[in-house]
Amino acid sequence: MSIELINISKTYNGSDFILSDISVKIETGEFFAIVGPSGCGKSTLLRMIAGLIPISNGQLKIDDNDVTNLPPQERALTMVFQNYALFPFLNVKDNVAFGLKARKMASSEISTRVDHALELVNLTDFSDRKPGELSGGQRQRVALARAIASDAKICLMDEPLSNLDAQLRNKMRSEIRELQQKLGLTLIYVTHDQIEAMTMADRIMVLNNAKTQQIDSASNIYDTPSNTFVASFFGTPQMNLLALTLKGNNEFSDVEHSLNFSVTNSLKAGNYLVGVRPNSLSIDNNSNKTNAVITNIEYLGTRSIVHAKLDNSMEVRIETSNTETLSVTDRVSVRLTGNHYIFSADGQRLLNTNGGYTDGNSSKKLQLQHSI
Ligand SMILES: Nc1ncnc2c1ncn2[C@@H]1O[C@H](COP(=O)(O)OP(=O)(O)OP(=O)(O)O)[C@@H](O)[C@H]1O
Repeated sequence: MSIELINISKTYNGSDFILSDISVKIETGEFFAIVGPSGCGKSTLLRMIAGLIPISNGQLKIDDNDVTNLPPQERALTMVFQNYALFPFLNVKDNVAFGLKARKMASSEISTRVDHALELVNLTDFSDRKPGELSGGQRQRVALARAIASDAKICLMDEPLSNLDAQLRNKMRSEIRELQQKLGLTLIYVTHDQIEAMTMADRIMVLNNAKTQQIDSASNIYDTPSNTFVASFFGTPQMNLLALTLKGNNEFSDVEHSLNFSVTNSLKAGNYLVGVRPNSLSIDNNSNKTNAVITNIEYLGTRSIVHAKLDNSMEVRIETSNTETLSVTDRVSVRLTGNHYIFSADGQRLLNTNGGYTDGNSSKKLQLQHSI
């Protein structure tokens, strides 16, 4: 079943919009993640889709039918909450059966569905236990089993893994993804964790400041972020954003002590933000043309994140597999070796390049000077 959000907004007092003009069509069988920082309105959006809170403006369609004003039970969807919402006094089996009993389903049908759902999440042997006798991951699976037993084709999940430790979260990520594919569910998954969204979802909606920032696949969001918010939110370690002033008539050249930037299109003189991912920079402590000093090294086993201060005072993070020969206070040469992105001063992406500037006729150079 598909879900379509058409210009949906939410306000609690009629003026301050918590969400503004959100539109997207989520296709049947799609795993769709909603991502953004705390308080950006992810849960509010999910709850409006579920019918738990009213939509202030706009329209919601499920399979092309307008459900904007329908109560939750008439929307043919199920929801898994962050706290699992299990009844502590009911055993696993009865927790899973609860919603089905409320729907006055025949007991033989309930039994078949509950057994099937518990089998799918590997909890058959735990069906007589109470939630208090289960681990966090097992409780999470009970909540999943309840969603599966309902047989709804749409499942909404609100940060379902945030109470689990890192290892279990990893495991549950792939279990949820497998189940979603096996059952052909249309799944909307709210998380503030960019890695969770990137590893699980077919498409991701990035929310910030009440607005959609980008809707795209994980790889497009990473490779072509629409603005500096998306660029900084996705990718670990974070993208370096350098405030630069472009001067001259399409002149582009190295500025002494800076990185070597080049662009493929001409840009007007003015202020820009240049984005460089830490793995697009190289670091060398054997060069006699140094331009930076190492201020900190985060050792991560097979790689290190090196923090360096360029001679123009800008600070950059560099990802390197050189984990042995570098030390804090070393003078080094930092060079651009991969893609970079050019954003307007207000953060919208203008260009991303892999080097080689041309203005169409010649290989004139653009002069970049640092604004700070
Ligand atoms: N009943 C309400 N009245 C007024 N404001 C509300 C109400 N409920 C939520 N808000 C506000 O709406 C905004 C969005 O809240 P929401 O819970 O959707 O954010 P979120 O992105 O899910 O955050 P988190 O990741 O922290 O759970 C917040 O600023 C919150 O304070």
